[in-house]
Amino acid sequence: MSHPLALRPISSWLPTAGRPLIISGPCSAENENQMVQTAQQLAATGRVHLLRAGIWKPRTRPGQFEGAGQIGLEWLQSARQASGLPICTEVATAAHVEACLHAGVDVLWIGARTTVNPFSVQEIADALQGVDIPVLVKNPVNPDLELWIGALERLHKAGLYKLAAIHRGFSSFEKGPLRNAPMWDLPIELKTRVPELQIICDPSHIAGHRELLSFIAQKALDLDMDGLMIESHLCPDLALSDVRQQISPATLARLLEGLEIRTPSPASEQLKDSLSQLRDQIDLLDDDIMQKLAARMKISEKIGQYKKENKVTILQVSRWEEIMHSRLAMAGAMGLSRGFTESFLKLVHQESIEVQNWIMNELAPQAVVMKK
Ligand SMILES: C=C(O[C@@H]1C=C(C(=O)O)C=C[C@H]1O)C(=O)O
Repeated sequence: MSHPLALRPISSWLPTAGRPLIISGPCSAENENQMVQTAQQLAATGRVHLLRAGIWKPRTRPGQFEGAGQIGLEWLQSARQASGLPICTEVATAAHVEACLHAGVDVLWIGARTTVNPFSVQEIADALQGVDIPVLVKNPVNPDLELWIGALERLHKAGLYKLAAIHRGFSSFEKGPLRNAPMWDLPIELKTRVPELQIICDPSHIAGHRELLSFIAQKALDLDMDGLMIESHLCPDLALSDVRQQISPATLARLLEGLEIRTPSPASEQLKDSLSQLRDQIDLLDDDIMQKLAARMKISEKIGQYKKENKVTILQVSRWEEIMHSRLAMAGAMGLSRGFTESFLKLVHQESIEVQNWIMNELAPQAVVMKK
């Protein structure tokens, strides 16, 4: 992002919102009674600031419940009236936008399967040109930060300043215990690159299972996210979509109660002091690590020189395997995680290979970058 986005914080467009902002409601609006009762029960918890429900549901495969359609907007209006909660729903086309604006929906969100497509995002941005409505942008299904930022920029260019992001995790081929891989480094990178943007986490879509919701929600708050979107249903087991990840309003209230709300900086000067002492120690250790890494790369340069003179290949699989094996054992004994150690060593090995490639093939540093 070349320049900061002129964004209006959530508290300015939703004065009733607390921190964290809590958005809840069913995956899909199923009927009017469900919407009204859910909204009333959510409002009664005193912890929910915005009511959500999908009206148009893009499903992975046809034949599943694809949402109630436009009639659902009337149910959302009734729910708002009965509970006092502002309402939000997902839009994927200009026609959805028109219908929502006509119905006076308070907040819109763009789903992961739409963010992925710049044509669709532009269509929505064009339909919203000059309209002062908050829009929440879910991450694209694939882990592409540029697409996510690009979608926000398209809306911003259309004159929308009440924008926030929703982190709902990323689709992955390998199925783990979570429905969507959180890849926390992406929202962290987004926060670093666009600090003015507020980020809401969607633990329901990341977890995919109600048992894992609070674990994901707590982690999101500890990563200083600004809100949570958690799906809730009057009878979760009877929901027409996303059965396993919805919880009842009462369970939601308990979950929220159990979360620890922490602040970015410690409360007292004394506490700040002990944190900065620990940070001083980290600074010294990082200094050591950098010096050691630089020294290791210098040896790789010498090995490169040796290999060039003696016509030896860069990659030495058995030496590399031996290194991996012994270092993993060492790291394990020291309490370092296997995944971290493996990724770290692979990065070091990759760089060591690049350094040798540069020496042996007399490449300019720029060419090394191009070859990576
Ligand atoms: C440095 C060497 O070259 C490569 C890089 C390695 C490393 O950085 O540890 C290990 C094996 C090789 O694949 C080497 O042959 O020792």
